[in-house]
Amino acid sequence: MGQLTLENVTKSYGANHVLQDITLSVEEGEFVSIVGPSGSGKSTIFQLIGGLYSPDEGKISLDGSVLNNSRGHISYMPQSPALFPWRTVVQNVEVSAEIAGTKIDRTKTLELIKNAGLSGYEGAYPSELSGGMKQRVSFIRSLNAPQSIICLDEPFSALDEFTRLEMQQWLLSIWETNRKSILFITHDIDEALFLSDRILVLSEKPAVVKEEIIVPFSRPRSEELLLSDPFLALKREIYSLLRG
Ligand SMILES: Nc1ncnc2c1ncn2[C@@H]1O[C@H](COP(=O)(O)OP(=O)(O)OP(=O)(O)O)[C@@H](O)[C@H]1O
Repeated sequence: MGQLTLENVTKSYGANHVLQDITLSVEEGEFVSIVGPSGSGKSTIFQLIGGLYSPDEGKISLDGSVLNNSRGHISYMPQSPALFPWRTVVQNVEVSAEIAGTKIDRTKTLELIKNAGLSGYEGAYPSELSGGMKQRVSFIRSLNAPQSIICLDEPFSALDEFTRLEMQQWLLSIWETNRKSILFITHDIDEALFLSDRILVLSEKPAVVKEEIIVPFSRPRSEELLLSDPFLALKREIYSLLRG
């Protein structure tokens, strides 16, 4: 479960033509990133997948069922961690199951918290956590949600460079043991290349999928990859696609 497809999706806000004929897919357990110029409509794609708006044309499906304009089918992790300040770490991680009315599995919650390196913080409140720790809680909340696909909208952009790299490595290690499908938005080409199986490069608005890049690097991936020649060659290719 967790196969998402967009077929010929077009969207305008009034006269503002944002997306033109977007066709993409995320296969079960796959990690796909979207990169594109600022304002090209990346977040709009998430808003359509999340059912906040309806596409003007085209079809969005999850596991074969059409999603157009229907909510609650995806797990969404925003740029800021958006934790409930009055709830503890355990209570924040369990909130998505509570909202969906599915059974809460405390053993699984505690296991996720432990694997996230947050043992000892189960009863802590968000105000007692660092920025990186809050993002970990936010991500394991998404992993703990009953939905089979997670959409992440630039989740690490507010973190400093060192914490960001640490979080990317952490995200990969935890995702490799909990392989949910992921659709990830980022401005950062290094981040997209380091994390993804495939990268979709969007054009300027009205956005089309300009290129699909299959990322050939084997997993698990380590920091050294970031300075390797094949990595830098692909980075140059994506950079020139975005520039041109
Ligand atoms: N709810 C909305 N109502 C009207 N216009 C919107 C709405 N959301 C986005 N837009 C417009 O759609 C266009 C694309 O915005 P969107 O936020 O999807 O782009 P983006 O690629 O995510 O941008 P960025 O990289 O800067 O975050 C912009 O022109 C924006 O003003």
